[in-house]
Amino acid sequence: MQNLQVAPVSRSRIISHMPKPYSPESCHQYQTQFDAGVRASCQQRGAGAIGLKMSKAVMVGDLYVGKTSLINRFCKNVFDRDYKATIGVDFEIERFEILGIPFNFQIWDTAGQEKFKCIASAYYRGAQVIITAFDLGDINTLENTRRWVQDALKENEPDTCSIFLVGTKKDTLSEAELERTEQDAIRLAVELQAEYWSVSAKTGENVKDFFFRVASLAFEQSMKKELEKNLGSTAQIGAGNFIQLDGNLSDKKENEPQLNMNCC
Ligand SMILES: Nc1nc2c(ncn2[C@@H]2O[C@H](COP(=O)(O)OP(=O)(O)OP(=O)(O)O)[C@@H](O)[C@H]2O)c(=O)[nH]1
Ligand SMILES: [Mg+2]
Repeated sequence: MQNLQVAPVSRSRIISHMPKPYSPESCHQYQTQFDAGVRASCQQRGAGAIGLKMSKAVMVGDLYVGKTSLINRFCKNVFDRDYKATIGVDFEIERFEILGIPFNFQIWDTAGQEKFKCIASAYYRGAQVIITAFDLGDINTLENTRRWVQDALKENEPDTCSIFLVGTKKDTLSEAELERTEQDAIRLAVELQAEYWSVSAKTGENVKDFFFRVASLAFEQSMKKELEKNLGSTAQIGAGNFIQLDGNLSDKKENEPQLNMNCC
């Protein structure tokens, strides 16, 4: 019988402490530690866990704001100056180990162009995280994040999604410009109950910190849900949104809706 082995998680994707938010004012819930119940549950399971958890994030926002560039900087450590519009959707899976538990984080990249919206919106469903991006140098794109968030929320059950508002292309602004825009962005983040970050895919500034924070909060959220389900006892390995380790990652699109290029 074939013995399928899963490669260990890269050392650069191991998280043992809750990453800090961008700033205390910029986050919906200020927390600098993992929930005590979650920590205890992870410790009990230890390295002998036979399953791994996963969560889904969708990245939305106007065309050209830099969604794909941000994902590519984090997942592949590359930056492309040339614009190649995303057609419909694309996605990456990042493998983390958080508090000793394997965690697969799906990051779905969607097209900002209006003509692809109906393709992309089919993939909003089942997201635990909505990341809405805007260009720090283009205030209209900040205004539009409201609508992007509403559209993504519509496809999900109430109170099941964490929201992140991320300003991109930080390298293109002076300190003074950044400060002005961030005041508006933080105001909107409070309104949307979102956590705010500003990043640069070009220089890489804050990119890793941002995704580590997003993945950690998503992991914590899904562990808490699991614990609530199993009230009074520890979370059950193999239940809920765990997936089996012997699955093949190349089958990753199997359960997602298929692209329909004729729908627009
Ligand atoms: N200076 C600078 N340029 C950036 C940055 N991020 C993205 N860009 C540029 O902005 C343009 C658009 O980036 P994309 O990542 O393709 O934008 P997108 O939001 O994915 O666009 P759609 O797929 O059409 O929705 C590209 O030319 C990038 O090189 C950044 O941090 N700094
Ligand atoms: Mg794109």
